[in-house]
Amino acid sequence: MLPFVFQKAAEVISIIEKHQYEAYFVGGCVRDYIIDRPIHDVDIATSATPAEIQEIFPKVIPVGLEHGTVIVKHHQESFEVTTYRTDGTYTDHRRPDKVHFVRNIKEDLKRRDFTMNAIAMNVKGEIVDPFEGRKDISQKRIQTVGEAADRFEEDALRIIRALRFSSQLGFSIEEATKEAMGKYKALINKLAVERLTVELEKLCAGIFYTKAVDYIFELELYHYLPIFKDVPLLLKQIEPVSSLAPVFAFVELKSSSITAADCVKAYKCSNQLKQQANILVDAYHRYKQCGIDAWFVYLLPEEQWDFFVYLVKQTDKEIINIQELRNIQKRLSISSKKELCLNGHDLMQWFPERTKGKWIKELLDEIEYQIVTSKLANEKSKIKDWIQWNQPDQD
Ligand SMILES: Nc1ccn([C@@H]2O[C@H](COP(=O)(O)OP(=O)(O)OP(=O)(O)O)[C@@H](O)[C@H]2O)c(=O)n1
Ligand SMILES: [Mg+2]
Repeated sequence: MLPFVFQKAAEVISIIEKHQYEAYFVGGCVRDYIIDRPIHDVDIATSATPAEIQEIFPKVIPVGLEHGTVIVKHHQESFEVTTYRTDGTYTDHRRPDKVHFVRNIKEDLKRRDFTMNAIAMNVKGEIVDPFEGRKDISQKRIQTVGEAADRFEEDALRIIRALRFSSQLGFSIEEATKEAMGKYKALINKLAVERLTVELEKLCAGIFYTKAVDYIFELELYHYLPIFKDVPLLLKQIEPVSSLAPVFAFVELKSSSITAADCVKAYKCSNQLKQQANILVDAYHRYKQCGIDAWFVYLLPEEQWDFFVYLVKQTDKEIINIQELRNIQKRLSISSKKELCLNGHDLMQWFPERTKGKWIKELLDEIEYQIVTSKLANEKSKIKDWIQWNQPDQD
């Protein structure tokens, strides 16, 4: 019996098969199933064309028709279904100029990057493995399908993917594959950086990260990693972590001239990641100045605690006890601005002679600080008294 994650997708495959087409689980889900790692998304490959899939299922979203990929909606869940294809030439080293749909699973497996990723499995759990991916998995080896040079010339992202699989799985890179990675490394410069970023994040999160870093240095691949090409040794100091925000915060703290914002820009990350990295850098400086107090815990979002602890450990080898943060958090009188018992309107009423201005925000901020640091109670009468003695400046 296949694990639960495959079961819903198996229904999709069975429906496709009922219409006389083939369909298989492919890619990372089969690899991870064989390795016995957690499976996060299940991809399906089929002999049916996107148009034929659209005839079979009532809800199909054409996300990448030119590459033969559609999303099939089945029982409120989404499944990526890709038509068997061979890739044409990759003149821009980014994506194939043209793909050709084929009707044979082996042809489709042949265009894939590594043998461990070129295994297909049907709903009965039967495996199609023409390139001996299972053997490579059992020998913990990353090896391209066919000629390594061809695979990397087609898509240089695979050079970085080899590293990230080595980091995630602890596998070694087979000699000819490694040699070709070195030979074609300059093609990494032609990649869309967003694709690099996705792989970098997975690389930094791998529990065998140091193994990947050894390859990065052996092949001098850091020259092709934005930011790290200027501070390669920092790569050796990073420990695995599941987000780039603490990595970029670490780069800012360790390098004299590169900021987390520079990293975010170079890797075209989201504004959200930028904000998270900046929060971590600010928290680090606040911690260094004042230690961990109520105001510190109040300002650092709980989702960032682990990353903050990580950052301090990475930067100064200091260990912070999360329990300490938790104890302080429990005693906080408010957990956010929203819990303040007054707002700008109240202040306007208390100072009818004043016009609206930035004094309102400044006063609210000060009141918030006083309350969080237990110098003032979160009660209107007490706050009013306090203001009598701390008259705000007029704008
Ligand atoms: N540059 C690439 C990217 C992907 N693939 C193929 O497409 C599959 C799915 O790609 P992706 O989801 O990016 O990677 P996974 O191997 O599934 O890894 P993960 O579990 O991290 O998603 C891969 O297994 C591989 O067969 C490829 O040949 N070349
Ligand atoms: Mg995948």
